[in-house]
Amino acid sequence: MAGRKGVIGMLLKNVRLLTRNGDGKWSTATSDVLIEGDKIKEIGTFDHEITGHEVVDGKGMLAAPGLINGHQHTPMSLLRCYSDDVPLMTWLNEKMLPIEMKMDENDRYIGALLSMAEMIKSGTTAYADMYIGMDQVADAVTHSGIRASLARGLIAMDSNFEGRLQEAADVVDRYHGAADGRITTMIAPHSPYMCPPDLLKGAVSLASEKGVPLHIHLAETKDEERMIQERYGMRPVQYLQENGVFEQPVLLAHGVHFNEDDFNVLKNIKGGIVHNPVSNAKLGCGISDVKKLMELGITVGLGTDGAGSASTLDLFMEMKAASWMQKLKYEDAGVLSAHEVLSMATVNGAELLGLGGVAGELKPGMKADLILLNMNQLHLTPSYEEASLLVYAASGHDVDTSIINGKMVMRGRELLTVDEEKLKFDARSRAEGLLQRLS
Ligand SMILES: CSC[C@H]1O[C@@H](n2cnc3c(O)ncnc32)[C@H](O)[C@@H]1O
Ligand SMILES: [Zn+2]
Repeated sequence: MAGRKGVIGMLLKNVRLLTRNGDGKWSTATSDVLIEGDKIKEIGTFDHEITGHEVVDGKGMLAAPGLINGHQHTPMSLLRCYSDDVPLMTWLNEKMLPIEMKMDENDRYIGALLSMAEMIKSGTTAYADMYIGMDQVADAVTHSGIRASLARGLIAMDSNFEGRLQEAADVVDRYHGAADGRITTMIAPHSPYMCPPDLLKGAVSLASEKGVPLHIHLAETKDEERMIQERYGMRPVQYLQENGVFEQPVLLAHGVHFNEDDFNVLKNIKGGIVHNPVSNAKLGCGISDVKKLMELGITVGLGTDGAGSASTLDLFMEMKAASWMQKLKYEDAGVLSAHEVLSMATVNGAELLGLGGVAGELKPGMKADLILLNMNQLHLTPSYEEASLLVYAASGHDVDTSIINGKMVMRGRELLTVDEEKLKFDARSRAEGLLQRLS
């Protein structure tokens, strides 16, 4: 990833550049892109000689904004396909939490790096994380070159959570702005059912004190609805509202089970929802009403959730699932178009990660976070509408090159920051050790 001596930037020549128009639709035109430092300096056609830049031949390549994964638990790659085909509460309480108690720092680092390598290889350039052990996750972010918003996940069913809030505050103090500004932070109470009122209130005042957003699971299952009703006599949305969560900007993961009262609250929040269709489908949670959320003007981004539930971290898969599931829900092919889904995975995700106007689109002055897709392939031929090809026909395997913060992190599908063979070896041996410790 280190810059070559005398090279001050990069010049991408003759790419098909994917840009978002004023009407929210995406279109393409052939162009050159000049990158200097961590930013896009200029976009246009440069006939004059530009010296001091590494020239990248973009012929046959589509340059798109890097995709943004709005909800992740990166160390959970180590738990990919460890438990499937069971409902969420069984999966979480009987399978994930017990094995997570056995994970050590090295497991978390390798799991996080594995997730980041997979995300970069499939076109993700920024993501939001909620987990324990953010020191190891931050190390993996620094190493891999990805952009991230990190938060210590907070779980407590008793009043013994002061130490955890302190850890969450430490993550903000230690890492906000770290890794050349690639890391930002949030405060992450896990969910209504894992957080008693005092923990939620503590998280809200910490987020307000530090000036960072909240990140929380919400309305993922009917079980959650029932539990919050039994414990507090209200719905999950009302429970968060009563404890001040919507006073802060908030990233709400899932948002599957809402009624009209919930929608009326949500349309006024700062922040929005991250839709995780593959995880929701695999865990049998239900289908979020993305169409309605968007009609209400709520920002909806896209996420994978951890590999422990979704099994794959490819946002191209999520884009397909999001669009297909809404079309099926409404029995209407016109719902959630390719253009809208692309916006969810880019500009909307950027807004929810606090990167609005900074990433998620390719414009001069914005961060140079972009991907080049090899469009010269059978399954991407012919080309009437490139936005449709990206959403309905392409996969993460079509991403050839990834540039994050102005640095090349993948070229010709080879990761430049991570030794893939060593990482696979390390991940397999960590998983074996973890299983041994569990038995
Ligand atoms: C306290 S760290 C995060 C915690 O969240 C668990 N988790 C991962 N995915 C989900 C999900 O979809 N719903 C609820 N909880 C989830 C993970 O296993 C960690 O324990
Ligand atoms: Zn999650």
